[in-house]
Amino acid sequence: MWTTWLKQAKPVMPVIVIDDIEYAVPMAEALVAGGVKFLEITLRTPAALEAIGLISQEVPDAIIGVGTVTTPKQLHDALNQGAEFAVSPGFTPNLLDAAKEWGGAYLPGVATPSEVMHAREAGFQYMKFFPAVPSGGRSMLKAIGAPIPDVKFCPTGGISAETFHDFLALENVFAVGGSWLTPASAISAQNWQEIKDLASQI
Ligand SMILES: O=C(O)C(=O)C[C@H](O)[C@H](O)COP(=O)(O)O
Repeated sequence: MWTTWLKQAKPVMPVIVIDDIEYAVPMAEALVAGGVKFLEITLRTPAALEAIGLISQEVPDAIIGVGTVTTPKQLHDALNQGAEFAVSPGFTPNLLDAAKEWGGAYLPGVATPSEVMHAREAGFQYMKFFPAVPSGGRSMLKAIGAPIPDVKFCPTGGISAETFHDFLALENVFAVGGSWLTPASAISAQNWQEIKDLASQI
């Protein structure tokens, strides 16, 4: 799935917090207009599930995903709203089972070699490396890539407009994630042009 999507989308996953449902569609349209199609809506706010549903109906070019998935129920609720991919900050055996049963694009969160091996053993080859910078950043990813070259990561956590290129340059990085593309100040000011411009710079 990721390979197909990456042919048509910039390898960047904005991590989005929606406080006001009114902002969901214009913000998604701004990102997509800037060429950023992966949208990870975090389940951190009450509006998140409704936002996933709205964007999946009204912004057809978006590849809509759900983030902050910590339970199987959250995964199922988001899939019912139309989420096409799902991301977790970590993983549990129950979550891995639920994601496998679904069979779609799921990124378990990992930060250590043992977690990578555990998730790979469960059948996952694409993972979120979180929290990327506090967990060792690029040097940690390079170190993991030596003994485990077949796993690809989306590092997230502490990545910025200044550093994302350096992460993307690593062989075992397929995309990068972060909140820098959707600053809270731009969203609350409804400054969609700023968000489109940030996305266009990728
Ligand atoms: O909510 C989730 O599911 C998370 O796992 C955490 C987010 O991915 C990071 O908090 C983003 O990090 P920043 O780009 O440093 O803001």
